[in-house]
Amino acid sequence: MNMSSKLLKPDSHLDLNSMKELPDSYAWSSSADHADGQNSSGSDPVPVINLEDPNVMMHVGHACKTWGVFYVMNHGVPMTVLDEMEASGRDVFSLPLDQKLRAARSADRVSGYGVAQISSFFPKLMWSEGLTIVGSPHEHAQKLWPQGHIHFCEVVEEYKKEMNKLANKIMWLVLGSLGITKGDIKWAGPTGELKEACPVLQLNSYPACPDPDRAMGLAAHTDSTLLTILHQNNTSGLQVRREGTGWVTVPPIRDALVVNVGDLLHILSNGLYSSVLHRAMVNRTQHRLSVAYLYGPPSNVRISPLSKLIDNSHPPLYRPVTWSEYLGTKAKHFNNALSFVRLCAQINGFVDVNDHSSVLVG
Ligand SMILES: O=C(O)CCC(=O)C(=O)O
Ligand SMILES: [Fe+2]
Repeated sequence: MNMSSKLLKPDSHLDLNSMKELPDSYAWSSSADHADGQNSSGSDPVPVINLEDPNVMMHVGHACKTWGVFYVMNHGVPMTVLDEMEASGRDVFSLPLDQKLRAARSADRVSGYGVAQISSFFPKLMWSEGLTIVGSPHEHAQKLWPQGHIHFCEVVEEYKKEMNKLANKIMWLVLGSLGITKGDIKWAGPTGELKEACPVLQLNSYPACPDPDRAMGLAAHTDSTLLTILHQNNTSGLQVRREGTGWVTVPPIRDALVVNVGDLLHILSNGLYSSVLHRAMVNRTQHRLSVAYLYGPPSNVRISPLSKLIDNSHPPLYRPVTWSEYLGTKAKHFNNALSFVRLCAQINGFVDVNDHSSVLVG
């Protein structure tokens, strides 16, 4: 996720559901890169991790190190909670455009309805719309449904509660795989629960597109989180960038959720676990929906490489940053943000091989 406060372009609120042709402002060049990943049958699949496996910690560590993304099965989130969230997302995006625009994100805010927040970094528009919910969904729901919105709010609150439990569980598996124990984490409570920042839910909608080969649902980016947990409907679209392979499709698996390593975990692990570059493609016939739970640390916590991972031969590669400081850097420098919090890697010779600052995107 990226937070930018630039003003939306004038034609950025077209009703994508009614378009019969791709407007020029949405036509990305159909480069080889664009087509790459549409058929990734030759590549290794993204790891699927059973959270009830006795060796789960080792598998999580391996997936973070080699992919930066993995599926989780037996995650404990009831299917009904996922299905209800998906149905509520569908309810939001199927409202008439003028009704959705009542909840439009204003120029200086992250929360609300609108185009992808990374749009300002690209000359072309993305074939998607989103609703970002920071904290309570109440304010947006009231604008979207002035007659009543209790059900939507209940569904969102329940979803956030379940996601928070799961994010805690996965975060401890990640930390455990790095040799980190409860006492090493400043923002862990007495029973080991991680205090979280204001939770952020990102609902994404990708309408069927008349010219999917030239369109882009969501351009390549890394998330500015510790972890992101993603639920997708039964339509493919998510792709991750893998060194040496290119774009690999991450198709939906009915009982699984997708977990991404974000930039703050990249920093916390001193680059051992790399944040994964990902994007969303669109298709001609199906409406795709995804719900991302963006998990980060409490706002007063400064994230820096864990001291247990630092010694004379492994100096810290990043300086401490809070989540909001990092979001500010991301809003200015987008996919180069990690290199702006990096400590003189080139001078002391310790280069983080997982840093994406040299990757060209879009
Ligand atoms: O829709 C997807 O699969 C990806 C969404 C995403 O990357 C995000 O919301 O940050
Ligand atoms: Fe993302």
